[in-house]
Amino acid sequence: MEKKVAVVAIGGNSLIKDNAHQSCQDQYLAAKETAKHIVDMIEAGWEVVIGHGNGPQVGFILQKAEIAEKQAGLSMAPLDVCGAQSQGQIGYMLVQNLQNELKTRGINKPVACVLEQTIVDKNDPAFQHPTKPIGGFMTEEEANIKAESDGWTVVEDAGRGWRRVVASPLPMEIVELDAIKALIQAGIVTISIGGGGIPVIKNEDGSLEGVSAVIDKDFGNSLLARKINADLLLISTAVEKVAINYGTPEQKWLDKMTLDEAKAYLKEGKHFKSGSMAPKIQACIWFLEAGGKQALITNPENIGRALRGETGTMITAA
Ligand SMILES: Nc1ncnc2c1ncn2[C@@H]1O[C@H](COP(=O)(O)OP(=O)(O)O)[C@@H](O)[C@H]1O
Ligand SMILES: NC(=O)OP(=O)(O)O
Repeated sequence: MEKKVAVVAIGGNSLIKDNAHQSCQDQYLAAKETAKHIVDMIEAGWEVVIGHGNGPQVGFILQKAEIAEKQAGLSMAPLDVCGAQSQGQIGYMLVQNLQNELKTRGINKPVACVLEQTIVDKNDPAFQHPTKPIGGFMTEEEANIKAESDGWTVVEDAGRGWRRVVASPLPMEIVELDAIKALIQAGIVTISIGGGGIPVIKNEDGSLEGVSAVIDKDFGNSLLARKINADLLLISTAVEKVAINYGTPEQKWLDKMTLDEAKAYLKEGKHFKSGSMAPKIQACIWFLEAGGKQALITNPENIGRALRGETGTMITAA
């Protein structure tokens, strides 16, 4: 029997839980916890392709590079290179934890991480309007100081504090798609589309060139799920379910939504916060519109229960 393929997108904020858990050790432990839930899926018979966010991590890598340039005169790492570094660091933690967990359970399955580039349009209007939150959370006062002293663009992020924002163009093509498909075909647990992919543009002569941006990982993983005709797009984030009227007295947690309902709620604009839940719902909508059957949103610890229909929010084509 053909195995079912799931694209699992893990939130960057679920790998760095809060401002108090930013150390490598903390990130490693979060990756370890997530790896257990993914191996549960593998044990349940899923072929899994894992994508991950990098918002907090890429912001810290960029800030370190800026400080190193300012204080020690070291050469600056541009944002695409910071994105590549984040794929390496998060990919390493996921690969090793998945390998350890598979071994503990006696499952003989290889794991590989693909350094992946995603092509964006150099004329994407997003380059003029930064929207992607990166790095840690700040108070409004701290954010204003950073804006003033270091030229950061800062915004309030979904009621959770202030963050630096950078350009986030839409993903158009996955450069390493054939390699990813070959790994899935070979039954290898694959990690790719880290941080939505390293953003690159295609020049007129066909050459690729990195650009300063951070792609939305839910959009990038939705694109992969469409390209490989995945059976499931699973978005693993910090909440067990999606709510309508989120953060209001009328808040209602949803067990399921149809594609049409998801589109209607998104259009209303008041249910899903931009920069957090709204892009996840949009990513699911694009997957289902392209023929995908089901998209699931839940938190890492409830992945198993959600796949059995006991929790999470399942979005289906009809
Ligand atoms: N309608 C909603 N239902 C549930 N959570 C929502 C909703 N709108 C906004 N959120 C917030 O979105 C967060 C998930 O987005 P985010 O932290 O950006 O994700 P990621 O896991 O990709 O880093 C949730 O933890 C919650 O605080
Ligand atoms: N690149 C990206 O979307 O990262 P987060 O999920 O961490 O925001």
